[in-house]
Amino acid sequence: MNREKLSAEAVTAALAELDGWSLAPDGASIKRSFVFKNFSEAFAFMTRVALAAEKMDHHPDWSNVYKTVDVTLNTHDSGGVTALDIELAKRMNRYFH
Ligand SMILES: C[C@H](O)[C@H](O)[C@H]1CNC2=NC(N)=NC(=O)C2=N1
Repeated sequence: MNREKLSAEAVTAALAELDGWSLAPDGASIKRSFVFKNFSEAFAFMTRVALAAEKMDHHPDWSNVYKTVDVTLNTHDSGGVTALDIELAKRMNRYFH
């Protein structure tokens, strides 16, 4: 998948289609908090995402406290948001219920 940095306009357009995601304060990543019923659900989500991320060779920056998973996505190599980040964000939204 294309690792070229998306324009600010392209990121804004993609975000409009991505429930819960917004531009991070650094302007070079997107972020979302996922809140689950309990730790077990949060960790199951992280496990699913981890397997998808390995397949994509694209990995989230994230943290987990109890039932909350905070995620920041960017493409380190490109110094910004790329199609890979948008794709991973879409998958995370699909796995979140
Ligand atoms: C060698 C390997 O393809 C790279 O290091 C990958 C791994 N996972 C990655 N994940 C993210 N989020 N950004 C990257 O630039 C990146 N690069």
